[in-house]
Amino acid sequence: MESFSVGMQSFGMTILGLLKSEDVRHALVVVVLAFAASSFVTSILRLVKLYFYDPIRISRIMAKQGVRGPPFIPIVGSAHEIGAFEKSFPESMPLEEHYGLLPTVKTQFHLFFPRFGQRFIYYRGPQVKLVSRDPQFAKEVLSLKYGFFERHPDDVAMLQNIVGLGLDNLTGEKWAIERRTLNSFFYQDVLKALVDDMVSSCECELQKWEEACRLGGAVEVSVEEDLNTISNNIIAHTAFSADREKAKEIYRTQRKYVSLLFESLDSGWYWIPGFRYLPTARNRAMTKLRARFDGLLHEVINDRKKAVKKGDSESYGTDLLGMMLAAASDSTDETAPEFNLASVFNNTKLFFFAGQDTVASALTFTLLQLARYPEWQDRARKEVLEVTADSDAFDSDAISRLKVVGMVLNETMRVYPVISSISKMATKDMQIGDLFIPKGLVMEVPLAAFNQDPEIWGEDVHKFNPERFENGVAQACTNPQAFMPFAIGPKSCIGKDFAMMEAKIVIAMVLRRFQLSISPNYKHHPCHSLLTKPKYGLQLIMSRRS
Ligand code: HEM
Repeated sequence: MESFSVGMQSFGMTILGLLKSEDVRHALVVVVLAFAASSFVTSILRLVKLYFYDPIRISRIMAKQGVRGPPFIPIVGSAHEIGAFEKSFPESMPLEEHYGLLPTVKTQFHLFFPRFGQRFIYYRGPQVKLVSRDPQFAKEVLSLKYGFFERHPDDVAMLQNIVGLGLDNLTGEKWAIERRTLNSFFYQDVLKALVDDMVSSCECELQKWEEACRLGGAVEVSVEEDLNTISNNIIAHTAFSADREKAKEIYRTQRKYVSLLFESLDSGWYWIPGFRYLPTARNRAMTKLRARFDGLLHEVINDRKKAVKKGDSESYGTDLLGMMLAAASDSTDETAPEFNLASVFNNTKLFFFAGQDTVASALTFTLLQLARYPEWQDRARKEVLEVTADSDAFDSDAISRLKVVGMVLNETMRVYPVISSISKMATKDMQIGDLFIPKGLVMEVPLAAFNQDPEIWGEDVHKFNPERFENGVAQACTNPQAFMPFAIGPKSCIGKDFAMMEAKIVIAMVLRRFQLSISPNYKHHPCHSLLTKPKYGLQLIMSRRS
């Protein structure tokens, strides 16, 4: 042992001696410079491959199979043409053209289907995207029969700051473990127990509207903001038992982040390699917002853990957060396969977004349609009054009997799908139907385009007609699988029943109390901001029902 340490000492002395020699120092500088140069060259080659070689290679493979698209413009892709077209739209579009959702929400479908036929490719940054009008093709992709699809790394990076690396961004074994763990919160008997909490979480905002009506008769209300607050209250309360003010701040911070992200995407700068890491004013603001957002979520989780540690609480509780903490191991390793504390954080982040903005979007457009079509407003209200007798004391049985409300919701999600497309990247070469799909090609499933297809919905496709859902989705169209507001397949929405229950409760509570019509100040301009949103909010005239 002694001889070993003497040996090590003499080795150290030799190295020190060498470092003092001028020649060796020069040699070291040369090695470091060579290493830096080779890393630089490797990075450049990687960028060239990502932004030039791969898109050109993939588009050639698709062109050989007769699938064409707009010209390839490196880095910005098709953003310029799409952006220019979007900007040509007036602030306020005619309401009669409610079916004209595609031009502003999915401009690429509106522009390229007529130009290139039933399927086309276009470019988004380094991604080559294939859009096919064939619902069977969509089914193959979403059913993940081949297990060969996942989100493009760029999309994961973009969404990670908003929804974390939770269920939505996972695949494979880790996804399966997390999905199994989270599923238990969405069992029917658990959901049934949430009805009262959903009602009380909605009550507060509706009282605000009632107060305004009491003072002013018929009043204008900016409904979108308040619906966001309602769904924020509901997810924060039912899933996290979170403090209302904290939940509001989480929502505000997240929303501001999304709006800056979309500014960056729309400007085209986002796609310039490395740009998102530069300390520009916008990037710094986004980093700050993300840190605040993450900090607030950690507070929600830590408060619960502390309460149990201090003995204030015997268990973590029965809400979603409680269930997750009870199931989690202590590890914080995001890459570990098991459900752990990193999974708790990531899924808390995911559910605050997925459980809130989605339902708020569906509710906003449903109230728009009810205000626009008084006959459906009356019919839905009549049903609500029959089913709920004369109080807001709903139970899950009453909610399941709200058939007309369900039809109106479905038809609204057809016309204004909350999620207008779903993108999945092929991780291997494969064959789907007659098409060879090269690794790296991104399939964009055009939900919004399916919903506007006369071959699927018939000649009245552009009419708002909830009647078509009278006998369920199967009878509403020629290909029921083409209607997938919550997606299909293993990665379809885990919160579908939660969302439908919440939406029905809120609509029933609104219809019981208020008469709705559209304000002359409303500017109709549906847009895409991760989800489908009214660009300038939704202003309705509300009056208290006598
Ligand atoms: C009207 C409301 C909603 C709509 C239209 C909707 C739609 C969707 C769609 C289309 C997907 C698939 C996305 C993709 O594959 O890229 C999805 C996934 C998901 N949704 Fe929803 N959603 C809604 C409400 C909710 C609610 C209320 C929750 C939670 C409380 C929720 C949680 C999730 C989660 C966790 C996933 C990822 C599932 C997985 O990857 O296994 N969603 N949703």
